[in-house]
Amino acid sequence: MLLSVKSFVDDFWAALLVAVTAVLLTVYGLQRTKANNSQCPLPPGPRPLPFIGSLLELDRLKPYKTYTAWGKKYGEIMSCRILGKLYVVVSSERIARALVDKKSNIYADRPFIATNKMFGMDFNTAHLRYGDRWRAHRRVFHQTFRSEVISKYHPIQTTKAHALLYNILESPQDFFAHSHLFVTSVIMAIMYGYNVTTSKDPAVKRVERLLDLVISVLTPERAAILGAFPLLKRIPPWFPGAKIQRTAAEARVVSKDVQNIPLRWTKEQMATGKAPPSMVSDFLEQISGDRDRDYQEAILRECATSAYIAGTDSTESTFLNFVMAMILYPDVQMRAQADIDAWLGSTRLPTLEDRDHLPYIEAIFREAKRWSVVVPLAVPHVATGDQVFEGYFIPKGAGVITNMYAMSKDASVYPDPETFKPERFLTPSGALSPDFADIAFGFGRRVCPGRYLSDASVWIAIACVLSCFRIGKAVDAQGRDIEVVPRYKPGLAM
Ligand code: HEM
Repeated sequence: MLLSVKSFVDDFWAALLVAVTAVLLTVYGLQRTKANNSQCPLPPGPRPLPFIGSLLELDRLKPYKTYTAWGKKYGEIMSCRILGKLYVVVSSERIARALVDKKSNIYADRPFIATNKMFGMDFNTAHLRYGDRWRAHRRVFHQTFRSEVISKYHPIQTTKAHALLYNILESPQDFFAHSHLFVTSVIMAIMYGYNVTTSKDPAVKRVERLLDLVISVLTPERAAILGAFPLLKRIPPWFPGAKIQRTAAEARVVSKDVQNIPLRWTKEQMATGKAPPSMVSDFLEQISGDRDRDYQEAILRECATSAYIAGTDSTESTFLNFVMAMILYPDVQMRAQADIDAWLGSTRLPTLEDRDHLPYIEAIFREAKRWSVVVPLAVPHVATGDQVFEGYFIPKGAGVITNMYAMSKDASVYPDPETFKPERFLTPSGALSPDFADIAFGFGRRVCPGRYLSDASVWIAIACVLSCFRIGKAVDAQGRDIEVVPRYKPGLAM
């Protein structure tokens, strides 16, 4: 669907839009001049309209489709302008590695998102600008989730995967709720030592209220409009039509709650000597005598909440993509179950120690991440210096979008890309192909810090479910299969 201005700008917004367009056209003109100062051209791309650039050509719900089509037309590195901002879109892993990995010092910034503060979301690691606060966040994540220490959490993940099995057995019709409970209970246990046993848990409900508020009002185009027209953020909440302001006010309150309430709970448990080990309790112990205590505590609070926001839906979607593949490809499922039975016998459930012995399960997992990539455009990086790459100029300040959807559907790398084929990750002898580099978690210094954690969560859930259940289509009252229609559901753009 093409973006229609009417669809996202109500009359009130439109009036203000017109009033400030003239000013912005001037700003746009200046930005263009700056970008074209080099001898080399910008990467090719669509011809922009004044100020709005190529906004009207972007598919509103699936922008990655537009970027992928542009990538085919203009090349694996292309550029476009949206609302006065220049974006370089990279559609191949080769170029993403050459730019964002190899020149990671230049591509570690994020765009300024004007609406984050307004909605109380300015704590989120994924959107912090490159600087000291972001570095402090990454230090916390590195200490907690780096590959050498991650096995510390395997017992929690395994226990929660067993709870998932029990819940599916009890009420298979509530499968989605059980999957959601699995991922939220893993994160809350690891972050705070907090045991979530029901999807109605008040701490979980509060974070979800925040995400609902942000997603319901803050569509990507509204965020872009508010970013381009900062005056709109100053409209008072009582002004007719200013619903977004009222929602933002509620979001700011809920945001404070979700950062403070679980942390306070962990502190109370620590005071009684009953706190289970967790990221928050480990760090609170370390910073107890520290002069910077308030700052350190704020960092910890922000990291724990960011981990929930970045790590629950993404992990759940990866698991659900696996489930979808098993429904659509029953032969793959049968082979996987035969492998598990051959390795484990029927005497016990899988554990994460079995992972290296089950290459076909690993190949299914890799293929699930490729087949339906859950963060199709990752999170945009921003260049903090000029670079000339293969004859193209990438100016300081340009947004760099790694189009992981295009990379995962590249037929020259993954022949027949729409088909779910775990074999593409196996050698002819059935071993795992050694040259695998996961693109699902992004690139460079902003690569996902939760990748080892979520990998272990999804793997143990996959292995446990395959060892106990046959995954198939639901049946209607007459016992006939209900057809499965894969559907895309947009979420929070990180
Ligand atoms: C399958 C599950 C997951 C996927 C596919 C995923 C994917 C991603 C991607 C693509 C990025 C952006 C990387 C880039 O900028 O190039 C990212 C960032 C991030 N992820 Fe994940 N992620 C997952 C799970 C998690 C988990 C469990 C956590 C919890 C610790 C987490 C925390 C974060 C954070 C904090 C960032 C922002 C990093 C930064 O900007 O420095 N993610 N993730």
